[in-house]
Amino acid sequence: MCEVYDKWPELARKAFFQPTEKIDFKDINEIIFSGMGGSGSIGDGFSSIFSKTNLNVSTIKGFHLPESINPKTLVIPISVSGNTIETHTVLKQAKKRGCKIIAFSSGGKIEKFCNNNKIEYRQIPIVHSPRASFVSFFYSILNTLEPMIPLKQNIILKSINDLEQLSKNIASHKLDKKNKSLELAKWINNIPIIYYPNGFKAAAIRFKNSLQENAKLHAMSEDIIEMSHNGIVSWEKTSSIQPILLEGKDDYIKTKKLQKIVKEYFKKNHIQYNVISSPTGSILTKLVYLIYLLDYSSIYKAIIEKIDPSPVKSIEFLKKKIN
Ligand SMILES: O=P(O)(O)OC[C@H]1O[C@@H](O)[C@@H](O)[C@@H](O)[C@@H]1O
Repeated sequence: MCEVYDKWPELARKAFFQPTEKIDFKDINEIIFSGMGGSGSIGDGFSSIFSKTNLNVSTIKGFHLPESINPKTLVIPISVSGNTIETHTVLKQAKKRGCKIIAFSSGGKIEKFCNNNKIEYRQIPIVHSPRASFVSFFYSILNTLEPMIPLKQNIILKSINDLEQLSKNIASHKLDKKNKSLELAKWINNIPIIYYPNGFKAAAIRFKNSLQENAKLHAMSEDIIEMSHNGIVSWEKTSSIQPILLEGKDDYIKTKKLQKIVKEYFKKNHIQYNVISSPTGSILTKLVYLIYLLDYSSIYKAIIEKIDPSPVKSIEFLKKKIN
């Protein structure tokens, strides 16, 4: 799996410059992404990017579209395999309800349904597995939807350059003390809980999923602002759970204050925590930086534990039963 991750910056660049028919949907008031697991993280990432526009943007991870959808809703189903039952079901509902649609997959039932129903569709090749295909899918979708994306092209290119720079520190040919992903993987020796600020939900949930699928480890994630109203109380009891705080150098001032207080609280109560900071820059740079660093960490954690990160036998068991 490391070989694919070592190529992420290259795959991102290739996906963004791949010739594609770009699209600009007019007269829409809402965008709903639909996808599970890694494809759901793509939706979460786009939700953060679009949060700076006047569109309502959300991600559905499940079978149901909300009742409020209408022909001005743009539904974007994403499934790397193209066969995930939840995403396929949402696509069928969106068609029935007369929504605008563009779907992305490597083929499968989603491609077939779109072709049979003349629905806008783009095929993107799978790279290793749905979760390892993240960067190819993310930048291919950015490429296709570029006219609608509230980011200038130079900002998108900067995020790819930043991935290249990060790769020099965390890739698998550089397993020394400066490798931030490896150091985090070595630090994790119990169940981690990932606390995230506004905008970083995609990175936190993605890290939780990657630890679960790659390292076969229980993991949790929680919004730090919400945690300050409930989750913080659970630390009154001794626990072996390990807090990891995701932070951005330009987080909202009140969030920064809260992060500082939470860290003080942990120190006072002798709770060991870890902080992973994103660089300054666009929300795109911040998210892909964190996802790259943290995905590697989940793979290194698997390798440290002598676990093969690739197979996900339990998911296959469930899929066979539900499909
Ligand atoms: O992107 P698709 O193929 O719909 O998969 C969505 C998710 O399905 C799960 O069962 C796993 O395989 C995840 O790694 C994957 O991200």
